[in-house]
Amino acid sequence: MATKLLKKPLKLALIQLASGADKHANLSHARQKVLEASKAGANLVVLPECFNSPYGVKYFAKYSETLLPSPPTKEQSPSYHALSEMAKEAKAFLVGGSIPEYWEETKKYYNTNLTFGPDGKLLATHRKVHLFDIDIPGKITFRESDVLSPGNKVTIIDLPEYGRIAVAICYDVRFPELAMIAARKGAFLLLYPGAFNLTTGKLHWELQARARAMDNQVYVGLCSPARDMQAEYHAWGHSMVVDPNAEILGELEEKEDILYAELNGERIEEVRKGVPIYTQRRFDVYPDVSEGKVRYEE
Ligand SMILES: O=C(O)CCC(=O)C(=O)O
Repeated sequence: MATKLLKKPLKLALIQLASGADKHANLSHARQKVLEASKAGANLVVLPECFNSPYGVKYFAKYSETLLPSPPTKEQSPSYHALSEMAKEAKAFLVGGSIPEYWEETKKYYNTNLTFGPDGKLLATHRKVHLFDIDIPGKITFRESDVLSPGNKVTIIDLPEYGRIAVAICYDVRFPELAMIAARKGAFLLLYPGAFNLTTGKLHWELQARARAMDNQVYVGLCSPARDMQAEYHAWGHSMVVDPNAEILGELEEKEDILYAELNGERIEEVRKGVPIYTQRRFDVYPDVSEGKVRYEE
């Protein structure tokens, strides 16, 4: 490989946050944990999906904030400002999980990630592209699309001095095209703030993480909320980091905790050298999904 995808070692922290119904309390708790991670040397910190509210279709409107036009005021989006300040205070890149967003003009809601740089500046916004609509009789029915609208782009973010990452949200992990596009565009790490449940979590959480890593020979991080059996939605937990060879570098249990992992570019090169699928693809037989009609901008 001509240039290293990850230019210097990076310490990643996934915060498996315990949140409740009080948004203000959730934000200050998130701040504490982000600062704890940065004190431990993390350069890139990740929060889970819907990190400052309970997760559930009935909560989206109540907890939603207005992000556009950007930057929003503090009244429009306390979370935007809290995340920006956290990133600055921690001097770290911060993938701010997700929050429910409301577009006043169109009256639509989204499940939205905001990612900030160590200077507190917004680097990217990802609106969940694939809405979590499932129906497994006797187990779980969930219909985000009853309230939410889908985002419509792939989100690739350049982290100055390190390289590029991709961010998507939870159910997005089930669509390998997003991951493959990001990896083929040079991402070294795919991050998914996500809140799988006790039915699909057991079967598919680790499998999805390892599959996306294996297919693309990149690092993958899944960051879940902590499990709260008093809440209506029981998150799977088990935040994990997988290396480019699909080996699990670390995994949490269900409770609140922080997972740290050291990522380096040499590991990606070593894995790609050993099993060189990267140069063995047959675009004369099938198309390259990262070419042609791919949306990166909204
Ligand atoms: O894909 C799954 O099984 C769970 C997805 C999910 O919980 C979500 O998108 O929030």
